[in-house]
Amino acid sequence: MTRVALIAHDEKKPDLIEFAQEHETQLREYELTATGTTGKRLLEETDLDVDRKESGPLGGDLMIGAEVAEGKLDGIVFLRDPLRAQPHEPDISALLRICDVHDTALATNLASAQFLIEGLAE
Ligand SMILES: O=C(CO)COP(=O)(O)O
Repeated sequence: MTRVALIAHDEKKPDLIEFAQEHETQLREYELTATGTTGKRLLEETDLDVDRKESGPLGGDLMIGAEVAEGKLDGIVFLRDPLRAQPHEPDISALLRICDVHDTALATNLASAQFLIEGLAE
């Protein structure tokens, strides 16, 4: 089954939730994982089933990166906050890097997230 990770920084969580609600039918076809707080909000605010990792600052990005390294993920939507520094910036960079190492589809804004979700369906 196609596996997708959904992640958003705090300022971008409303965008991700809205995106997930709009694409709920499509996303239900995928096995979903998410960082802790993003996952909690997805469970509360959509009807999607989501496997939750640790919160990003506590290692969640690295847990998702490990799944990329193991070839367990087909795509990642990661809505980063481009206007604020994050305390766990090294973890974020590690996740982006490992996606490039393994050529795993990664969308970091809504426009590309749309392509990713539609592309994985094909
Ligand atoms: O910080 C994050 C990604 O770097 C997201 O973590 P949360 O979903 O736990 O807020």
